[in-house]
Amino acid sequence: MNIYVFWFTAAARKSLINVRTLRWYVNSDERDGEATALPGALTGEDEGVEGPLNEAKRLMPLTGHGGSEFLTNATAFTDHDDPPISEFLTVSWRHRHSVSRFSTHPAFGGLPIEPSYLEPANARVPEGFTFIPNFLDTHEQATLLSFALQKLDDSGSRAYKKRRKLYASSLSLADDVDPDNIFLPENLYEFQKGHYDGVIFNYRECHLTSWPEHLSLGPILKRLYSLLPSYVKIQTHLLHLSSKGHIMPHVDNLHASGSWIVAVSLGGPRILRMEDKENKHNFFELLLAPGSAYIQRDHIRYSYRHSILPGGRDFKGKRILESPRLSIMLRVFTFSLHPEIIQ
Ligand SMILES: O=C(O)CCC(=O)C(=O)O
Ligand SMILES: [Fe+2]
Repeated sequence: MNIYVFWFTAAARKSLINVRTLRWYVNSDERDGEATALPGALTGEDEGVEGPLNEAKRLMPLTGHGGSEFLTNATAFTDHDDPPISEFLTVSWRHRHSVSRFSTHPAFGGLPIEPSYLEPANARVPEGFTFIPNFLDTHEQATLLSFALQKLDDSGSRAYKKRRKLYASSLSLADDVDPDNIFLPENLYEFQKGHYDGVIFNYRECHLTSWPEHLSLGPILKRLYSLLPSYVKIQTHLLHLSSKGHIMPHVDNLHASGSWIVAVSLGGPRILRMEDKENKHNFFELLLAPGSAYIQRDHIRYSYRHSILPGGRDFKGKRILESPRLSIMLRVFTFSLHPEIIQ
């Protein structure tokens, strides 16, 4: 029997701090289970809070289809953040038990996006989209970008490896190497003109099975992967867009990954455009500054097309130059999830 439990959303309620509505995704080969609040949690609807509990309380039954993933909600409250609310909730499946361990980054509470990053500034950003502008500081960005480029270089062709080696040996100590620009000249990278499905242009990419073990990288990766719930299996994808690179509007392949997509942006800034599939007037654009992270999950992952616009255009009157960008994409594996069941 497998149990996967992941994700919660935090929602502010009137009179309490740190009120969290938890949303569970459970994948089990059995049919029925239940969500339980542990002692210490407060439970109840918006107004009628009942806790704190002295003993465990069954919050709600969970019923689903054996062997498939489904979605349900359970709500619990605490008036403090330590330990986090996720410690107070469990989902049990028949006699088996699983305690949630979630990331508790404050941005998951649905913090509004700073208007300076958003166009139109008053755009309605649907629940399920999270933006964290300064997720990594410049030092962390430089570290992560160097290791990511190294991984891409390692997965590339021998001819280009040779070119880069020649270039490195031709650099003399007197040459000005710009420490802020970790990318090499673009003719040293083997960019693909177009993706096989016509979505991504002027790019190189690789799928990672592991990162190098390095003292400086460990803590950064820990934070990065904490953007996703700890119970899910994650795919890591590195995507390097050349300064001419861009991505056309699309929804990520439904068969290849599940209901979460996390992206961390490194290198040059670009504009992300999100557009409702059903209503193209429903859209927003976001300045993806280096070091920022964005998350698409649930409904928005399936019902909005996303694109990365080419450089060389303005955002709020400021020019976004054509410059190379590298994104680290983290996606959860799919559990043959059908989008219709996600509300
Ligand atoms: O680089 C990004 O932020 C998005 C990449 C993307 O949409 C994809 O790889 O499917
Ligand atoms: Fe995508």
